[in-house]
Amino acid sequence: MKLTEVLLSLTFYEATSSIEGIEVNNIEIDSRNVKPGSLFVCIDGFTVDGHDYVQQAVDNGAIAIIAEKKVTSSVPTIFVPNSSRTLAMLAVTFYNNPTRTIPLIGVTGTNGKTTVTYLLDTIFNKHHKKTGVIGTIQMKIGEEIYPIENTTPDALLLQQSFKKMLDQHVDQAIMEVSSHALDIGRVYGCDFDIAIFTNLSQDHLDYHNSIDDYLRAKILLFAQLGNTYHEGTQKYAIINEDDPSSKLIKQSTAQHVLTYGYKNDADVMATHVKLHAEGTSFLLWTPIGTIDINSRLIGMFNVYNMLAASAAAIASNVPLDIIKYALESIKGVNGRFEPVATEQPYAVIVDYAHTPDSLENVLATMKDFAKKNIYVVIGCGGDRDRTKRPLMATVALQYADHAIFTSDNPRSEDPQSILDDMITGIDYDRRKYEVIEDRKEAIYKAIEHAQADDIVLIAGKGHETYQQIGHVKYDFDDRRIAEEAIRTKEK
Ligand SMILES: CC(=O)N[C@H]1[C@@H](OP(=O)(O)OP(=O)(O)OC[C@H]2O[C@@H](n3ccc(=O)[nH]c3=O)[C@H](O)[C@@H]2O)O[C@H](CO)[C@@H](O)[C@@H]1O[C@H](C)C(=O)N[C@@H](C)C(=O)N[C@H](CCC(=O)O)C(=O)O
Ligand SMILES: Nc1ncnc2c1ncn2[C@@H]1O[C@H](COP(=O)(O)OP(=O)(O)OP(=O)(O)O)[C@@H](O)[C@H]1O
Ligand SMILES: N[C@H](CCC[C@H](N)C(=O)O)C(=O)O
Ligand SMILES: [Mg+2]
Repeated sequence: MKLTEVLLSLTFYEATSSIEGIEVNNIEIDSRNVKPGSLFVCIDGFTVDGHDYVQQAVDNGAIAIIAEKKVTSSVPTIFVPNSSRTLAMLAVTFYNNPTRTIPLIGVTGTNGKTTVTYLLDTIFNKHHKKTGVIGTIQMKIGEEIYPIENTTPDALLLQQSFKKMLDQHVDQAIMEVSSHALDIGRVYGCDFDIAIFTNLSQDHLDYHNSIDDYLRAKILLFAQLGNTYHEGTQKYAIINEDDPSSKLIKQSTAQHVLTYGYKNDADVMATHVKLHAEGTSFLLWTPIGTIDINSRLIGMFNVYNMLAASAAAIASNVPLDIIKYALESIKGVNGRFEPVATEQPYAVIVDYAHTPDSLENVLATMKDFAKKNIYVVIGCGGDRDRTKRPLMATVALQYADHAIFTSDNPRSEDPQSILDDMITGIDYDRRKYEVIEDRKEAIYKAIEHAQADDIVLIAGKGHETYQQIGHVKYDFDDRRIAEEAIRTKEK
């Protein structure tokens, strides 16, 4: 594509020399990936400044540079007010605005995003629609899996991915939208048709200045729900009526609102909820009818996830019997409330709870069904919200009979100081918890403790298959370690 065409969506920019006739083969934001014919966009990051890599980009063959700060180079430089926003617009233009064609659902909220996207994935598949899913676990197009680094990728990878979905005839795209992504502008330029809000509780206060700032970032998704529409469909904000933040979120969209809830009156509701150790049943009330659901998903929080997914499916014209069939066919979501082995006389569950609220939800659910003791293995991630650490430790001690505090992904932090943050100031009998820095040892210890009818919850890492210590990601899978520990104990 001609550079002048790539820049068409920009209202103003200033080029240092003529850009007529320049052909762009691809856009890059990492100088190390630049090839002959690349347009290099300089992003001032959290770690380094892309503007410092212009020479490397030129050496690798960049034909032009996009910058928001002064740089010098031997190829034309185009100065713009904001490189990140510009990147999103250029990527949308370069990949021919794929989300104008593919219907797109975005899911935001502190907890439940991944779960809701996979519920929707199953619902649309059962409705014979080919799906593309982007989120924490991976990117999936049809049956093809692509590993990704972020829950919501940068604007470039995102638009490339949507283009790939379009080329592979995807009927429905579904993505998690993190607060970081909204704040940085990774989803700027995405044409969402449906935006879902799950809930808001404390997380990411390392990044956002306050919970209000965190909420403001989430709100951007609903403010972004635009006025364009796919023929025959309308845009919808799907909102959890039982969450206190919903009022503000409802006020932040100009589009239709479809609410869901259990406690408060909503458009999509659950009544007659029965929670049991093997699953959940409830009556699903919707504007298109009422139907009973018997799901294998456990816990009230999953009723909310099913309501959110059902509301979005209804807004996408999926019939109620397909929704029921899909919800009832789902056995679980990778690394969420996932049982490990099953022959042993005690239960071992791996879960991705890594916020105070999600940990409380999972432990409260377990407490409802526990016949004997609950053991929990939990740590907190390094380089992440420090203020959630003592809250998570407190929740663990409130609900479990015994806690083992250990490492999650320490990243660049000292694991022992993360553990100190967790336990400093907590007011519990020292005999109720142990501190074992090594996660494998901690898992072995919890399983050693477990007797018949006990439950061991291994929380925080769910589907993750690595543990990041410093800058190195070591192979580590809670489920495999737990299996090993059970085998060692039971042989
Ligand atoms: C804090 C944050 O969001 N960081 C993201 C950011 O990295 P960064 O700002 O540190 O990038 P940087 O290393 O400073 O580089 C700046 C620029 O220079 C370029 N560069 C760099 C080196 C070089 O040699 N040449 C070069 O051109 C880089 O390509 C980049 O364009 O941009 C990267 C590329 O898009 C992201 O992968 C990275 O996410 C990191 C891995 C991360 O951990 N992010 C977390 C906080 C995050 O975003 N989490 C959310 C929510 C999670 C959830 O709750 O589900 C998510 O959506 O994942
Ligand atoms: N609706 C919910 N409300 C509260 N907790 C939930 C909810 N759904 C799931 N959880 C808990 O939160 C954990 C994470 O769920 P999930 O991965 O679906 O959330 P997420 O929003 O995608 O998280 P992340 O921010 O890491 O991407 C689950 O393992 C479960 O313990
Ligand atoms: N997407 C979340 C995941 C946290 C998972 C937990 N295992 C950790 O590493 O803190 C984050 O980056 O904050
Ligand atoms: Mg997620």
